[in-house]
Amino acid sequence: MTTLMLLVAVVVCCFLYLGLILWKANTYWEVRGVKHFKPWPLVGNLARALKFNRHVSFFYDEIYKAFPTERMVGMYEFLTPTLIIRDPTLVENVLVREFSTYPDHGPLFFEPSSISYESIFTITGIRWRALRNKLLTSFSTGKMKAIFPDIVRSCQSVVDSDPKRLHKDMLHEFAVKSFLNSMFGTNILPEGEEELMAKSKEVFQGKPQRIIQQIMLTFFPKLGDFLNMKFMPKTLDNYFRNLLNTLVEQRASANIKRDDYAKVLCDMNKMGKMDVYNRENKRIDETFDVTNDLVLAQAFMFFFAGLDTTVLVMLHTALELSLAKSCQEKARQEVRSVLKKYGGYSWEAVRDMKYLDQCIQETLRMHPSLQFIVRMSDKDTVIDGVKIKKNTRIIIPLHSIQMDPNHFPNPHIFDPERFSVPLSSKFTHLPFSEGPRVCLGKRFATLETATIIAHILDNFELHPSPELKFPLKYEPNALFHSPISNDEISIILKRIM
Ligand code: HEM
Repeated sequence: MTTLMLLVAVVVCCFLYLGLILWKANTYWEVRGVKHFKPWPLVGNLARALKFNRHVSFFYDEIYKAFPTERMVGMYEFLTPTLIIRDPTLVENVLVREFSTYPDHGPLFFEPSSISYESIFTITGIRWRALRNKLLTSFSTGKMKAIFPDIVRSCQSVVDSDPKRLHKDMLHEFAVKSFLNSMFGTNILPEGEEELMAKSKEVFQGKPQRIIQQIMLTFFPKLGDFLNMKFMPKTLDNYFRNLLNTLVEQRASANIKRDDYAKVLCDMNKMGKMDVYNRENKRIDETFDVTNDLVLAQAFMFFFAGLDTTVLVMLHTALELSLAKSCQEKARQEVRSVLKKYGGYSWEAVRDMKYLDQCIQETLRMHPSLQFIVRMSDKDTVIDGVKIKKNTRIIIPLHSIQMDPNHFPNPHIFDPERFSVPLSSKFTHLPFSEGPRVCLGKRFATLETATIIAHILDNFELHPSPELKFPLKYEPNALFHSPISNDEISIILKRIM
């Protein structure tokens, strides 16, 4: 009898303890007086997201719009309390002014054995800083100028292939080739090309099963690891390990003098160590080993972070210009007059295409490749007078902010003139984020996008395909803002004689 009573008491205590944890988790925002929707037990505010028929950014946007007078709002992602920042001044604080309080993204969906695990995106602290400083040298003006002729060659081959339609797959192929040419100084062997195109598409494919894995690895990392969940299938991981290893090894042994990203990676590999230099004290704080895995992680991260994101901006810029005929014509006239002025393509000429850049910025406003970014508080802190605990997840909903009529009137209208004058706050337009973790490939991505769009405008008229149906459908389970299929966005190209 006493054993039974003891057992009952233990079970009751367990339930009470569990109830207390759930109650504490689900009252995080209430006790802090932060507006939020009432959460469901266990799933928080993400119950509908589990149907996997809408991108998670849709739910952030719903909450963003539901509290139009708030500077920030709370939500619950399962048991995790998350803060959605609405106000540009608070965005600036999180990304820039108080960066040391929010330096990282928090747990990410890369399991420890993933090729991405040690990438710049994932690693933290002073190792991140040292690595970032090193990788940043790949995007200096000198290096951009040096790789520019390769970008132009890739663009010209698109024009020469006389395409009749522009769609995602075609731009994907261009971007993979251009990326390998300019960043690694290499062409893909013809026999490997088909496989590379297929595998690189697979990396970005959205499937509910992948989202489940990513949810587990983000919100329940220990359980995800225990269940052997992976960011991407092992075969895909191995394929990129082998490919990038071969590229780096070939480059190291070929003795090619080319100042590009591959050189930065080879130099890192050769040194075997990296110093963390403290500028204030003018001394080396720490030295860490540069392993082959660390180098491959950086090679893959550029591919992963830079490929689909850039393709999507090219695609959406072409789409918007096909719909806005007067903008298209104005951009074409500018491209032609700049090319005449500089006698053809050069880094300086593309930088001088100011209206084209406005068109790209406007596209990035309406269709940012990443719809939101995540930060994590590194310590207990205060945001806008509210006490936030260490490890609170913070969402900056880029798309919601950029489509907010308070910042951009008539936000659904494509109007490149918005960018002809400085914005009232640069923290209302954040397609590449801002602050110390701002996108590393921003200069490369805008240069490559402007160069391909300039080539297309100079040679083709862009017309929306008659099959286009609005609203366009987007992949609910992909990381980036990607159309649901290759045919969803298709633009007809008519060669200008
Ligand atoms: C138009 C294309 C692109 C867009 C819209 C874009 C957007 C972004 C954004 C929003 C972030 C910040 C993410 C965060 O803080 O959570 C980011 C980070 C990053 N991007 Fe890009 N990106 C683009 C192209 C590229 C390219 C071409 C590369 C490489 C060649 C690249 C490499 C990176 C890396 C390495 C980071 C992480 C930086 C760090 O954590 O220190 N991106 N990007």
